[in-house]
Amino acid sequence: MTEHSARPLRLGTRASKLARWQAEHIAGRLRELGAKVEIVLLRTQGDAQQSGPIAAIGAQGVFTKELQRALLDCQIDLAVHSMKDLPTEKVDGLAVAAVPIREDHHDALVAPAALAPAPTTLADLPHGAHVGTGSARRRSQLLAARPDLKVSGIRGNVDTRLAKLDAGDFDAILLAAAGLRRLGLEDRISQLLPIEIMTPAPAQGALAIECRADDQPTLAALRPLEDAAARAAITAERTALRKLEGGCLAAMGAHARVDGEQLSLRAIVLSDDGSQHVWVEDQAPTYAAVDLGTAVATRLLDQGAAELLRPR
Ligand SMILES: NCc1[nH]cc(CCC(=O)O)c1CC(=O)O
Repeated sequence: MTEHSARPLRLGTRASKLARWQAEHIAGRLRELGAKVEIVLLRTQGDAQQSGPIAAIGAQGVFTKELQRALLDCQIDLAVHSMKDLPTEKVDGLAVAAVPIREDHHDALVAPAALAPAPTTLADLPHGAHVGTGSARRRSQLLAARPDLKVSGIRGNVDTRLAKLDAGDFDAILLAAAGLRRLGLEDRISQLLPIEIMTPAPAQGALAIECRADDQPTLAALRPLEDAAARAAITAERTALRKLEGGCLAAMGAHARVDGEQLSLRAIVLSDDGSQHVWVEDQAPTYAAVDLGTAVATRLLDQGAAELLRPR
């Protein structure tokens, strides 16, 4: 671990608070292992364009593309992504060198601060309550559980969304528990939604540490951060996503639970309004994560998932 003493590893990150927390977290772990790390702030298209629904920006990978370009241009040596924002399409010349231990995978129901500390659950929300989320996956599953709810879009980083909630724009919003925990905002979680009601996005709560595929010193420095269980789970989830070709904007959820050497994958695809859905759950050994993801996606397609995925 001392080969890097001459030159620090340049770790690229977006400027959002969550991205910077994630970058500092990984930099800290690498420094504990003896590496020198320098943080490089980069601006991405997803950050620059904070108004309008994210679907309107169009392309996948709005949060990750610029960091990948900086890697390929050798401006930085590694990038830390929220893996759920990383398109499943492989990028030539780059590798996900490490998948660290995963944070909480749940989606969280968040109520306005004025209502704290009384915890609000999905079942507690009054008839016709107004819930904010920009995600088709969250919207469809919310409506499947509570067709009476009024669901509308919300954008911006975690702080911006919480401010809109607290200003009275919504009765509740949904956020990834992982982001709230990382930002020290876990006291804002009113309810962790069970995965049977709200199956998370593929790889939610997981980080991807990416570097150039031929950069041996950086690959070696990142190796100790790898968590085999997290890698197996996200591999199964992302294989299913890729096979469904739903992309990050589809009403699709997937979650793999790791139990020793055993992997259990649950995946769901819903219609836009939540009135129709198909779901599948299956098991396999952790070494067969790719096969499990493929098998689950195939069964979803056999049950009509393709007709539910919105063409884009
Ligand atoms: N696309 C936004 C995004 N990307 C990653 C996270 C949270 C952290 C994670 O899921 O790993 C969030 C915010 C959210 O969904 O609430």
